[in-house]
Amino acid sequence: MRIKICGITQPEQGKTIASLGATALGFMCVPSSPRYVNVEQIRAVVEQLPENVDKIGVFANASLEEIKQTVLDSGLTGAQLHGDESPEFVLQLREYLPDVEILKALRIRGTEDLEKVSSYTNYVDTVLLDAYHPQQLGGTGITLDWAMLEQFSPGCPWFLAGGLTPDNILDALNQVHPNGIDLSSGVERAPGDKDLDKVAKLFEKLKVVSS
Ligand SMILES: O=C(O)c1ccccc1NCC(=O)[C@H](O)[C@H](O)COP(=O)(O)O
Repeated sequence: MRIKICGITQPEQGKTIASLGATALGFMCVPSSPRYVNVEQIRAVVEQLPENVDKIGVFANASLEEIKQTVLDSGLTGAQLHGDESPEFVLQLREYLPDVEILKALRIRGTEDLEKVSSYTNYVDTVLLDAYHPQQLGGTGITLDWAMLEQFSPGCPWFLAGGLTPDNILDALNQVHPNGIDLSSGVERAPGDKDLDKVAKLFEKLKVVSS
């Protein structure tokens, strides 16, 4: 299972989290995020990471040009679209960045939002389901209704996000069967400052899943 820790801002924390077992790290390229990092800050972390760790930039309603430039200048291997990007936009981004993983995040309020997923599955590499909040795009700490996702199987790889913590991760994975998980505020001391003890606890808990 892929394990993505999002909202990395500090090179040493990124390096440690990768060494603890994260398969992907996420970088907030959304200027309004309290976890925002610019190209130089992302590059400083990326340079410390092993090649086999995915480096995902998180964007929301950014232009094709901005995403392309940020990805190429920072050494990112993936772009996560966390705004209102359409399937057509995803297709255009694919032409701009053919070798980069494209993830589409969808914020889920109820079953009607799950129906939107199928319009993206032919265009993206991965879908990410996150919680809905009226004012915040992500990093909310709100959990999804896992019961609603028990049978969810979109036809492409998918990540579960939204309010996951070391304390609830096993309950979530008992109910839901994603290809990956994504955590941010559940392993933080403050926005952008990861709590390495919580990250270590997460990987300790996950040992029972992978064994
Ligand atoms: O985390 C943010 O600050 C953020 C801001 C704007 C758009 C997306 C954002 N985060 C996206 C993520 O992938 C988070 O990891 C995801 O929302 C889960 O967050 P959390 O509920 O805190 O685990």
